[in-house]
Amino acid sequence: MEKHDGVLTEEDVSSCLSNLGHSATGLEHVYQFLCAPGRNLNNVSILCNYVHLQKLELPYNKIKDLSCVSHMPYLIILDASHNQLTDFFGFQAPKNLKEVNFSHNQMSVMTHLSAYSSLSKLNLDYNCFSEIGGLLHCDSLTHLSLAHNKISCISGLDNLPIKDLCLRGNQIEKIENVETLRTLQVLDLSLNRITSLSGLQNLHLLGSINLERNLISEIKEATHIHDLSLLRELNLQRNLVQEQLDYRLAVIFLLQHLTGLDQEKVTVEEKVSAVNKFDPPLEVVAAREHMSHMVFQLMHPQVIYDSTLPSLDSPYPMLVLTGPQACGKRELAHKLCREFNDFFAYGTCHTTRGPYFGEEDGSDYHFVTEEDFQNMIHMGKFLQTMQYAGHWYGLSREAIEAVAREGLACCVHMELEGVFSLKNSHFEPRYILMIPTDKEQYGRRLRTRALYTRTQIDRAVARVDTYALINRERPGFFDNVIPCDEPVEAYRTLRQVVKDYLGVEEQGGEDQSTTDTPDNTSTASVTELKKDSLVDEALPAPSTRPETVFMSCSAPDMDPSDHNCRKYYNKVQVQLTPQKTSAELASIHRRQQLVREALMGKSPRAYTQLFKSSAGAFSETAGPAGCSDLGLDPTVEPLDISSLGHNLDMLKDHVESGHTPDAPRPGSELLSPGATATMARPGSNAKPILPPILSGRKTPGPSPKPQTLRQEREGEGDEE
Ligand SMILES: Nc1ncnc2c1ncn2[C@@H]1O[C@H](COP(=O)(O)OP(=O)(O)OP(=O)(O)O)[C@@H](O)[C@H]1O
Repeated sequence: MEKHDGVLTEEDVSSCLSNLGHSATGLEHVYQFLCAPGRNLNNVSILCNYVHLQKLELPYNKIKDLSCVSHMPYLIILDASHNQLTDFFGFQAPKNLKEVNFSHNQMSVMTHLSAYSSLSKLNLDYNCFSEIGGLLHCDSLTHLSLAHNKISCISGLDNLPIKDLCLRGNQIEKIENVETLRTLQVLDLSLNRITSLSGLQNLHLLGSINLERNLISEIKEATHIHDLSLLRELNLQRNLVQEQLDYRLAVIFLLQHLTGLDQEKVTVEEKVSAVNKFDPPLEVVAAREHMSHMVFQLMHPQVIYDSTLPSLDSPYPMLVLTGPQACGKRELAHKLCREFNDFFAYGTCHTTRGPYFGEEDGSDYHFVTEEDFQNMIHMGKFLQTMQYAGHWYGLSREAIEAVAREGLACCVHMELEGVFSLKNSHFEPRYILMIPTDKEQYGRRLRTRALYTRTQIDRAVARVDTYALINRERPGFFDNVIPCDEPVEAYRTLRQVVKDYLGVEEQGGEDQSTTDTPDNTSTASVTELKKDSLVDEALPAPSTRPETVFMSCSAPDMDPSDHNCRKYYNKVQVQLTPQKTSAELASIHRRQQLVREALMGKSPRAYTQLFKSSAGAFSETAGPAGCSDLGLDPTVEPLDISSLGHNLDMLKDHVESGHTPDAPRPGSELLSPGATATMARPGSNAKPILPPILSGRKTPGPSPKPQTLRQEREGEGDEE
């Protein structure tokens, strides 16, 4: 193309035209596009004759005057970037103009664009605008870019349908006047002087925010965009905030929907680490805590413990009463240990809190200083610790050993965190949740104790819901759930549950519970509890019958033919089936094999006996205490029937009935749905609540006497 001092000639034009098509009237054939970039053009007035153009591209020229556009009523796309234009839209408006690129020109004032109602994309980057204006009637404007101008204040954008706004490289200090940009999806405010993210909180469609190279210094600024649930990309590169400790994890934690931060993908691992760091789930806290106790323990000489039983299948028996503070579990634990002092003794935890009036060191707690407690942690003395209300609590190995030395099962009380922690240990305690079903009454009880601050009371009351939630969401997490609004009733239920599991029969008809109250029909009063909605919430849902709270004694009441009931039990079974280690599996297989051989008369007598005795465990009432009645040799490893599976169930029938495996099974009703339900009761995992206490009490005499305060509280409870 020849050059004529920057003047666009007809010859030039002919070489730049393209896209032959119909004119708007449809009567002629016309070229619709003209593209003449980088030709040093300064005079394009010849284009006044090209009235049919729909797309005009004249970038990288020296054009100062674009008035020719006034003659192009059909123009849709105009690119006049990288020119020398000073006039803002210095032509008459083509009615359908949609996209305009005037970037890299010398414009400084935005005038009214009321005639440009079709304008949807406007690029005004690299000009000299110091103010945004004139866009009021641009009702179709979805993309606006004003990067690298001299704008110091966001304004003039009210109610525009903008989806993509770029104000990069200006002098903006504050995000303001954008709250009406409800359709905004992409916002680029990089290279400004912004110090806060405030102002963005209502832009709920925002998916991407670029704030690179600003002056944001506080992580907490991210809270302003915390509620933008569609936000996926955030760029805070080269802001001071990046130097803050744990910056990236903190932002990821606050903005958990992000998929990209600072132009780097946010990984799943980062999200998990962020949550674990700033709001760790109870399991994570417990796992960490368990890990550190294990490490501290391993750093000290290891000994054989009294609580270490020889068999994997019969871990040292423990009973844990859990529930919110002052729900009565401590008193219940003491009472239980007194009544069943041939089976249980109270496991005394350590605490750094001072004793309440009437509490004595060594009975309710071992009261120690913070320093001593920390020393004990580092000496690996604790199996589990937790901080509650600013104080440390911990269950020491020695607390359990002291009880184990007596040949008894350890009974402790603790908060939920402790349960999570113990579930990591090799102990397999049975957990009984004592839950207040009437929160108001529970709150009142806490207040009347006059021991707790208002915040402590509120926290304790709020934790009732946490317990209820865990119980609802994790069937079988607690082995039993007992409402504890009425201490007398709660104890009666608790002792019944324990007796059922232990297989202890009433002696002479009267027992301690009956002396507490003449009414010994626990289920009757429990039925009343059904009225309380919290009970429904807290307790497993499968049966509408409230008696199912006592899973041990109520399971036969559930109708296993009921679909919901079966579904529930299946779910529970899946959750309860523990992951066996390879050593456990090998042991189970070995014993399965021996049982098979015993049946076929090939194996030693001990296993035949074992098999027979384990069959007794199918009976509803047979518990650990009932084992000897059933002829179980206490020196023999107990058999984990649950792990032997259905085949063993069948074999058991055959042995009991004296039939061969192929013969018809008249006693098949033994495996009736009711029996299955008993075995599969939530939390039981086909085991008694406590594994057998092998040697029994080693020293005569009851557990230590309860403390004055405890007696007082029990008295309180009894009165209630
Ligand atoms: N080792 C432990 N691990 C976890 N929680 C524990 C432990 N020892 C005690 N707790 C629990 O910490 C909470 C606070 O105990 P504290 O004895 O100070 O409270 P309390 O007001 O006397 O209430 P409670 O009558 O329930 O013991 C109680 O719920 C208690 O069961």
